[in-house]
Amino acid sequence: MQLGLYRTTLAAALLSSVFRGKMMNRGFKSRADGNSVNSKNNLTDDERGPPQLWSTSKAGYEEEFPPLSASVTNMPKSKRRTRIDLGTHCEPKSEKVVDDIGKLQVEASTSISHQVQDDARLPTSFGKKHSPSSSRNPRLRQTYREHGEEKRRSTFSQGTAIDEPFDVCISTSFGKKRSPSSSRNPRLRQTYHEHGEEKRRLTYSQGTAIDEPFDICISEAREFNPLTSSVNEKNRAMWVPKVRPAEEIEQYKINIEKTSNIEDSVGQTGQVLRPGMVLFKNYIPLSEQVKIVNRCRELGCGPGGFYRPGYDDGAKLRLYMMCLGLDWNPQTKKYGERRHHDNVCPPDIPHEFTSLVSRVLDDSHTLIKRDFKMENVEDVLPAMSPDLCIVNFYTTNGRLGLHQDRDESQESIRKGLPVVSISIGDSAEFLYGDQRDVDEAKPVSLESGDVLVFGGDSRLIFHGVKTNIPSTAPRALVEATKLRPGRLNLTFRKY
Ligand SMILES: O=C(O)CCC(=O)C(=O)O
Ligand SMILES: [Fe+2]
Repeated sequence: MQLGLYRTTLAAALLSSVFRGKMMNRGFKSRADGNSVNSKNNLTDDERGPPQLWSTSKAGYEEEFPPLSASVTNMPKSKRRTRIDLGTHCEPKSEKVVDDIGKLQVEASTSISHQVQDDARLPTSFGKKHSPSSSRNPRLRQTYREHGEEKRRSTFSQGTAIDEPFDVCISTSFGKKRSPSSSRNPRLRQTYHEHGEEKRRLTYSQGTAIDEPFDICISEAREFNPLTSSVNEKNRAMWVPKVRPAEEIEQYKINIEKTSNIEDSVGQTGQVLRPGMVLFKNYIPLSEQVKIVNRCRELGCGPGGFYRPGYDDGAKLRLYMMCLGLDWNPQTKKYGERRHHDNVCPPDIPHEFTSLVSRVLDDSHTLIKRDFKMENVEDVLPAMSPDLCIVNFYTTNGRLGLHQDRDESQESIRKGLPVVSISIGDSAEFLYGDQRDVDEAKPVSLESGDVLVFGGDSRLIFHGVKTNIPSTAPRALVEATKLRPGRLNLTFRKY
């Protein structure tokens, strides 16, 4: 009996020690996991190593991670995104636009099932504005999901449509793939936040994953210093010296001087490519290009600034985008007053941009009148006063497939109200044609300071950017602005 009791006690002690050991292992393991999650967030760019690429499910897109911009952290706090920024009201747009957009959204939400067949990328939130609370409240989100189709449900279960798609370009995990499970698992996400700054936590609480906007310029702090730079940084710095030779800059200056006689300069720099389509070479003086870059940088680093649009399946556009005036959502292809992913209103179009557009259109009319001896030039190219602008920044391997700009109002398209496109920075090979056919499309080089207008009968031409030509930005522009290697393009339109 005693022996039996002794055996039982011994067995219990043994079992308990094994069990304790297991528990300790588990405890240790969970601490180790926690550390590994947190320590990654504390790494510098160099420690993380070169940016990682990962494949996306959509062919033709490729991930690219430019360097984390130290300049963002160097920027005055007032220019950075804050909770207050995110919660601001939009200035009311003209009543008509608001009204049209409202209708558009109703249409969009009622036609969702057809649209889903057309485009498998559309999220459940297609065409609807999320109330910020519904996007933050998991219960409401689920209710929303319960009404979706299975396919859309699975899209949501990837944690994308509301929470995730845009974080990789600018977050603390910049240049590094965040484990999908950590971004989907609320607990891990919270662990991540607990180690972030207050600002980042606030940004997340808005239901987005965007920490900071993308800076199109490289700050002084990132300039090449051979004594301290890593190989990565040296590579980046090498982009800057190989830019246009000084003679070309001189040519710019000569062209600027010639602008004293508008008709002459329009004749020299402008050509009508086809009815309603006008190209002006070297139209924008270098000093004005500098101002445009600086303005875009300033706006682009603030609320509603540059971000990298993505799709629910994880694919990303090969460019950074900022909208002015109205937001355009590349996924739903709709305009709205607030950005879908963070509920922020886009900044207004600066008035100096608007006056540049009206100068371009006046000069286009002068050119058409002169070349075609016509009186009513607006029949060929209607006048337009922009209420929105899409600003794209293409890094060196950026491009844009052939497409039509047809998401503006039916009235705008029907009247052929022109798109005015301004290029700054590296040159691009631009294609245009009547069909979505790269082989049939005509190429035209768009260089820094060039302006392209397409309206009237050319309003719905197919167009796209085949390639950027690296290191072709004017040296003086790069020196004055520290513009990153790449190309800035602004397209002004009327909704
Ligand atoms: O970058 C360009 O030149 C064209 C941009 C464009 O077509 C667009 O934003 O719709
Ligand atoms: Fe376009």
